[in-house]
Amino acid sequence: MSNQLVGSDMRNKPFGARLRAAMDTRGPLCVGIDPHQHLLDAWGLPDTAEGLASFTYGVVDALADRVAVFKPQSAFFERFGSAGIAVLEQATIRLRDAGALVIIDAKRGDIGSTMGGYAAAYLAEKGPLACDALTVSPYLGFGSLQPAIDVARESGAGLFVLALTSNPEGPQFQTARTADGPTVAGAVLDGLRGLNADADDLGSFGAVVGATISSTDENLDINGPLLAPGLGAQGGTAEGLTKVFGTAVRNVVPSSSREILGAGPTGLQAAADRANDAYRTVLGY
Ligand SMILES: O=C(O)c1cc(=O)[nH]c(=O)n1[C@@H]1O[C@H](COP(=O)(O)O)[C@@H](O)[C@H]1O
Repeated sequence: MSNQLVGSDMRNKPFGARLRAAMDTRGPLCVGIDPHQHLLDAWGLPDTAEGLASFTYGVVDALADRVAVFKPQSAFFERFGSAGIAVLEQATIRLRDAGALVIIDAKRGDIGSTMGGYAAAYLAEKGPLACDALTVSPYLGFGSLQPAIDVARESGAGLFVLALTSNPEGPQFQTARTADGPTVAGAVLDGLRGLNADADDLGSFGAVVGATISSTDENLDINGPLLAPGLGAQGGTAEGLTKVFGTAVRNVVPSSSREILGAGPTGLQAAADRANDAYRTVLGY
């Protein structure tokens, strides 16, 4: 498969444009890299930084040139301290060199001045963990994300802001009403719509909306990408995406981790191709 998706000619385009081009070429699937301990076991690997490296580079070698987007879960790399973070850094570089986009799933969120530190690590062009997009948490206030928004705009990176998450506890906060009237999730989606207002096709500021939520009254038309985790292991299905996302379904980035990784080192390519075909059909690629 070709490597031209986000080569040097595309690195200077904003994340939203690169994402659309990558999904058009390779299909919409995002493979989550979540090296759970039970998966290391199932792959016959030790629960050590070396096992983590073998697992992660196995995924990279098998899929980097055929899948558009990867989402390494920082927690499973942090579990091994600096040795684990080094694997995350290396994997991110290798995936991007192979033309894939990398969303680091670290769900960062803090007061504005601290947010600037995270932005320098993950979103600045020359940051040590420079990636294409970062998941962030808006629960210190949407405005607290401003330093990350500023750095992302400057470097051409993107953000995915938690809106309607896939876990059953999410609605307790996310569907609560703010003093101004909209729900917390609705206020996040409004903020994102504002950030993407000037983008041509797909803006760079996305929302996280779980594939498990079954349906929502919120307006998901944010002119930006909608990261949909919760597929496979958490019960979300390709067919269910139309019901959750309605007319915004073409902007969905369907993300699956355990469902693909559980296929084992020799089954990864077939599992990813199968999932990609199913999402292509449903999302209209
Ligand atoms: O931001 C995320 O990616 C995320 C948001 C959400 O609402 N639900 C959710 O499951 N995730 C992440 O997506 C991945 C789901 O993994 P699987 O259930 O194995 O596909 C994990 O890394 C979660 O942390």
